[in-house]
Formats: sequence, structure tokens, C-alpha cells
Amino acid sequence: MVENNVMDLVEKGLMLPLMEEFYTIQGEGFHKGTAAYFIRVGGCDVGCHWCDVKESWNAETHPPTAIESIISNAEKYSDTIVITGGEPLTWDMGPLTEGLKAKKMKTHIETSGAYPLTGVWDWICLSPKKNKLPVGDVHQKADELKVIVYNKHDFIFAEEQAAQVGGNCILYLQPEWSVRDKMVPLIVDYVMQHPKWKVSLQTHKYLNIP
Ligand SMILES: C[S@@+](CC[C@H](N)C(=O)[O-])C[C@H]1O[C@@H](n2cnc3c(N)ncnc32)[C@H](O)[C@@H]1O
Ligand SMILES: Nc1nc2[nH]cc(C(=O)O)c2c(=O)[nH]1
Ligand code: SF4
Ligand SMILES: [Mg+2]
Repeated sequence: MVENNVMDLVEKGLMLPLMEEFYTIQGEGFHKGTAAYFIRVGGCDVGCHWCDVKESWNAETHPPTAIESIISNAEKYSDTIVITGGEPLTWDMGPLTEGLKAKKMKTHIETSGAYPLTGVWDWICLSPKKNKLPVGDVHQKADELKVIVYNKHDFIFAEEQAAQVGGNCILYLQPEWSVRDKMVPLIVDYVMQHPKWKVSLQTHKYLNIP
């Protein structure tokens, strides 16, 4: 009986499978260098082979957690909250983000866009994936587009994705971590030839912070 109730609350976005929550420095994209509180939800079925947080994929291994508890922890650390995962849009982000906004916090999302956009956001980072392309209106709503570059074809994919975002969306190319030595020179050259793009690095990994 309790199990059904929890599943119902997760379904409604009132509980979320919480993998981790941590106060750190945003390492990627437009807000890199900014102190922020990260909420990492479990669950993702997109299946990027190079995903650097594969332990997030199985939602059942992460405890369903009441959003009230998540919100009260967050407000102790920062007014800038980054919700990531796993794929946060697997779940209804409405209740959590409304609760954070009610406390005057800024809500940022890291998403593949593979599920419909829910929630109230101050900043949407869209990192599209070939396996499961973005759906709905997330391209138009994205504040930044961050394409991970694992091989040369990803430059073509990046342009296809860039063609779908709004005019003010900031464009980033980010080397896939395991092949960064090979891809960084190609990214540098590409950005110099196509200056609408910027380079994003996973600076937290160089800083050795979470
Ligand atoms: C772990 S994902 C979670 C959020 C969401 N599922 C997504 O993919 O945007 C957070 C960010 O890390 C990026 N990322 C994941 N694995 C990476 C890797 N091995 N190298 C570089 N970036 C990576 C993703 O593209 C995304 O921008
Ligand atoms: N410091 C830090 N910055 C990040 N930006 C995006 C991250 C993510 O995993 O979503 C991340 C992360 O895991 N750590
Ligand atoms: S969508 Fe994000 S969390 Fe899911 S596999 Fe890809 S990088 Fe990992
Ligand atoms: Mg990360």
C-alpha cells in the first residue's frame, strides 16, 4: 500500500528519486564558475555510451525523496539551484521548481530535452542527444545549447541542433571527457572558423571538485 502511495507521489513530482545533492561550482557552460547547489535526480533511459554518471540511470537505486526536504536542504546553501541527473525531465519538474521559486531561488536545468519540458526555469541548458532527440518546445525555450563532441560527426549534429534554437540561445561545444585530448584541437579550430560557437569545458573535473 505504501509502495503505491510513493509511486503516486513520484508520478506527481511530489517525490523524486534523489541520487545526490551537493553545493559546488558550476563547471560547464554559460554559468561556469558560479557557486550553485546541485540536485541530481536518478533515472535516465537515453543511454549515452560516454555518460559520466551512468550510476544515475536506474531510478530504482535512488531513494524517493519528498521535494520539501530537497528544497529545505537547498535553501541552506544557495539561491542558485541546478537540477540535473540522470534526465530530470523524466519526472514532473513542476512541484519542485514551483517550490524553489516560492523561496525566490533561481532554477537552472541541465537536460537532454528527451522528455517534454516541465517546470519553471530561469535557465535552460539543452544538451541534445542523438539517441533520443529533444521533443516539444525545448529548442525554442533553451538559453544555451551545449553539444558534446565525441567524434567529427558531432559537428554536423551540432549545426542541425543550432538551427532549431532561438536567436538568443548561446551555443557551446564541449569535448566528451574521455576523448578530450583528441577533440579539443578540433573544437578550437571549429570555433575559430565558426565564431557563433563557444568552447565549454568540464572545468570542475580540472578543479577536482564534484
Ligand atoms: C550527466 S548530464 C545530466 C543531464 C542531462 N541528462 C543531459 O544529458 O543534459 C549533465 C551534462 O553532462 C554532459 N556530459 C555527460 N557525460 C559527459 C562526458 N563524458 N563528457 C562531457 N560531457 C558529458 C551532458 O551532455 C550534460 O550536458
Ligand atoms: N561542478 C559540476 N558542474 C556541473 N555542470 C553540469 C553538471 C552535471 O552533471 O549536470 C555538473 C557537475 O556534475 N558538477
Ligand atoms: S542524457 Fe544525460 S544522464 Fe542520460 S545518458 Fe546522456 S548524458 Fe547521461
Ligand atoms: Mg556532471
